[in-house]
Amino acid sequence: MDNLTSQAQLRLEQVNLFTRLNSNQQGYPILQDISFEVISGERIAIVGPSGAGKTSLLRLINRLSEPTNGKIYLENQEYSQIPVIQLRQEITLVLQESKLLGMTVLQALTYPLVLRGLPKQTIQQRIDCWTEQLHIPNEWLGRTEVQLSAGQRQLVAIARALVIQPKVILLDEPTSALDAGTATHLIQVLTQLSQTHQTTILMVNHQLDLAQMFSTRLLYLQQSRLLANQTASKIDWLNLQNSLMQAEAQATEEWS
Ligand SMILES: Nc1ncnc2c1ncn2[C@@H]1O[C@H](COP(=O)(O)OP(=O)(O)OP(=O)(O)O)[C@@H](O)[C@H]1O
Repeated sequence: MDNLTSQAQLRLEQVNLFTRLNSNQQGYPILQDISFEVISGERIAIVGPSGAGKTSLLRLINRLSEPTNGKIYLENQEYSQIPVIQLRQEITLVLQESKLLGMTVLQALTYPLVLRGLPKQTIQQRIDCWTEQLHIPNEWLGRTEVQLSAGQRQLVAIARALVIQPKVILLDEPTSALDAGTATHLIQVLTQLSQTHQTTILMVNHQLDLAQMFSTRLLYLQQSRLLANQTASKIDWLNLQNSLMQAEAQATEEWS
């Protein structure tokens, strides 16, 4: 498979991730035998019970961690062949708890664009565009993270990813701190972005109604394995909801 080219923008081949007990001993599995492809412009919902490996999968795709074995490709180029800085120009991850690192909202939105050497006018246009689309009011721009609510911080973190205009956006539970109306609006903005700019979006979400509204495809993870990879229109969402509730109850029992 190594030498085969594919139409996929992202491709994971038999990826495994194990914890390390020490430098040469592997611990328990976090992800096992994960293989899938993503086509440019797809909107992928990643669901599964707590501890299934969803965040770990996003971290691997953003190269915040390396697979124990298996390979990941971006446009047919194996990750180890791509400089990390270049990879992160194209793939942006928004973690659940993003920090502004002491910056104001405006500084946090500006900083990644200055790093990319964009002209002032373009920076201003992008910030105006995405703050408007996400309904981020001007009065937030001078605030630091301690002056924002959890939901406001979450929106700002998403705006910071959107201004970069990456090819692929990875979102870890982006609606967890948002009210229902704001969450729905965010899903609409992301959907439109993927439709107009072919931006690929992978989103971990525990709220199946939002996953259904958003996704063109669903990945279902459970106990470190990819149990389903299905086109959204073919999913029985009610059945999925039941399976997820059972798996969550089982996971809770195993931990208690
Ligand atoms: N750095 C790490 N070292 C050891 N174990 C880890 C590490 N990161 C994650 N894990 C373990 O890997 C498993 C998967 O964690 P992960 O955060 O990816 O799950 P998740 O599906 O995102 O869960 P949730 O829905 O609760 O956020 C868990 O058992 C977790 O404890």
